[in-house]
Amino acid sequence: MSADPRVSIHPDSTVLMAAIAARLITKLVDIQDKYGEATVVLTGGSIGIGSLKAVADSPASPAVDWSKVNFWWGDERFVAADDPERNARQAHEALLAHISADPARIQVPGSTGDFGSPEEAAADYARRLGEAAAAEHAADMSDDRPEHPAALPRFDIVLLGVGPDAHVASLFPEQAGIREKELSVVGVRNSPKPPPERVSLTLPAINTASEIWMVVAGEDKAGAVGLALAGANPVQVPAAGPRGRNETLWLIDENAASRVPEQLVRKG
Ligand SMILES: O=C1O[C@H](COP(=O)(O)O)[C@@H](O)[C@H](O)[C@H]1O
Repeated sequence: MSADPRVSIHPDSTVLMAAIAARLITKLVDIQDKYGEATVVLTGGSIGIGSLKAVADSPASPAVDWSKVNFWWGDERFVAADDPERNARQAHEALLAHISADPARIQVPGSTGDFGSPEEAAADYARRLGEAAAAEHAADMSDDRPEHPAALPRFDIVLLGVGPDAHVASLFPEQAGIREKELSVVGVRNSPKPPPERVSLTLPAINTASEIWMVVAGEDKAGAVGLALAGANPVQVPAAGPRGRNETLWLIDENAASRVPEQLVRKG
């Protein structure tokens, strides 16, 4: 099943990030109660990183067994591993440095120190995803979760920020990445937002997730959010493309919601 989007609007970005953190903690506890471990795909960007900080600051954070959470990234900037632009470095500073995560469960796309091109880093990331998928199959988790594609592990939750140009992960309007149908990971060049070289999950890979949470705040994102929720073509509006198998949830603030189609706004 591919879910129609639901929209949840919060008064401002601070409340939004606290609400995302509370929702994420609750969801991870729930998944761990059922299956022992949980897998989350992180995003960069203002709200993505701010929400991770809100998780770290939450008194409920220790309710999650962080040593049994698998972390992947929806995209990464292809720069040096210690570059402040790295999504993983920002996530580390915001959350991972403050919890007892298992380093073996933290899977970051490669950097310029490890690989000569974003394509090589993408191939390596795809290989690791494939290995994690194979290990899941071999372990025969025998739970009630639906089958997932052989090349990818189960993604319980994928978090995605949205740029003012409606990009998600590092899939930009009209570029090759958003058109990719076969690969699970692509190397990105000529990103209109610096840095120009990146590594990104593709839309087909993102859409294997059980739940996708679009996390967005700010007036500058209102046009992108409105077009995405009005059902634009993902090639022009990548944010229109993500669909979780069980849930597609837009967690946004009032500024980002000003152009959301009327029928999608729940009246209080
Ligand atoms: O470059 C990126 O930008 C987007 C959105 O970032 P924001 O600061 O405008 O919220 C982010 O989702 C993506 O992961 C990141 O690499």
